[in-house]
Amino acid sequence: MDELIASYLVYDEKGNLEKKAESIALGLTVGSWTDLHALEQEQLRKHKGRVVSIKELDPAGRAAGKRGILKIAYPTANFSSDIPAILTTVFGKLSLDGEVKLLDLSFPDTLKKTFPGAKFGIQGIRELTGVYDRPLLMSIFKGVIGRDLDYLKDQLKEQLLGGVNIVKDDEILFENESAPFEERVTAGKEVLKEIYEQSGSRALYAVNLTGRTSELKDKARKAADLGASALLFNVFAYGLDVLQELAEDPQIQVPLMAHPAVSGAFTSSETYGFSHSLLLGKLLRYAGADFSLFPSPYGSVALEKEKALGISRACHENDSFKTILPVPSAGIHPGLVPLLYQDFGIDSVINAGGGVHGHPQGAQGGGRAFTAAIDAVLQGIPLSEQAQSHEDLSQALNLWGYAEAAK
Ligand SMILES: CSCCC(=O)C(=O)COP(=O)(O)O
Ligand SMILES: [Mg+2]
Repeated sequence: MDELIASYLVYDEKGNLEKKAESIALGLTVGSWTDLHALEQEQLRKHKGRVVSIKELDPAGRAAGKRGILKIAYPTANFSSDIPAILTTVFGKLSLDGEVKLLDLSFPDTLKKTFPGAKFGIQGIRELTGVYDRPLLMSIFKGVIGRDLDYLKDQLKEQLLGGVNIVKDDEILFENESAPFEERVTAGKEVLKEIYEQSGSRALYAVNLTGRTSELKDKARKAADLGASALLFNVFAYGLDVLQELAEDPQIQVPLMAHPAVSGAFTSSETYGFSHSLLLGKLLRYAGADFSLFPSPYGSVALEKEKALGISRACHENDSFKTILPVPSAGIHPGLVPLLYQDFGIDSVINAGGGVHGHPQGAQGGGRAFTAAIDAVLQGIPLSEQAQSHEDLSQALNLWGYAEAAK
């Protein structure tokens, strides 16, 4: 019988982890507050959860109670093969029942096979952009709410001329009259073509797929027909199953970029919710994202380094699905490139909004400063040395400072 194994960090104030584990295994499967007839109990036995292991941790300074990691196996026969059923089984009412954090899920192959995984993944994105052997550079439209298409086109052009490989809408740019979704797709495609003809660089523009859930597939299909090169998606405002629906659709042959908006409400607590690596790494990758954005350990919305690295490892896990691009973001500027490269490696995306647009030479200068910083780290040259022959980088470092990677 196949089982899905869930790992939880729990705190039991009565100090009885064995009882806690057994009550989860029973309560999320066949358990009831009342005693069942013996015959029914027999029938339900094959559906009962199983305690796999209990590891006691140090109680983290609490006077009473015990903390531990519990692994519980759930028969896959209990649920249908979809994320809503899986999450409701392993973390449904349990998520409301005291201090419990879902750390990880280990899927049997039979269940894993039911997910789509990414259509493009790292290799596919490298083929689309023609960028190999270096981290990709992404920038974000900024200050475009209420602006018309001409303004957006100019801003897109400026960013691309600076040498960025991918431009994304800001996640807060929704459907609007001055720059409607479909027109952004068409205008973006024209600009990308123009830049390609000028420079030979093949860039992507991730347009923000927004609106009611029932409209999304049609909008995404239309965008693909119109030549969209990528879609940004606020997956946690909708749900992972919506991402999966988009990823599975054969008419949506476009990379999907998962934005972490809203996910902090599910991940930020040390004792409740989901682990970062599970939600922003493993589940996004299984459900079909090609990129996972998350706060880097360094910028304006910093995430603890071990958590950011956990997401990145989950994006890069080598299994039956394609690996996807980790995108450590928020408050990124050229002076952080050595640290980002050291932590996230070559198969990652360096992503900046303010760090591109706020450059004294505008978005072009910002893009060039990032490109020079990436070149430097790839060649093992300190930024301070690279800045001597790259004025844009020098200006960026003067403005925002820099950090060299540890030797
Ligand atoms: C919290 S990760 C998402 C990054 C993002 O969407 C963003 O707008 C970052 O902009 P910044 O100016 O901080 O680079
Ligand atoms: Mg943003």
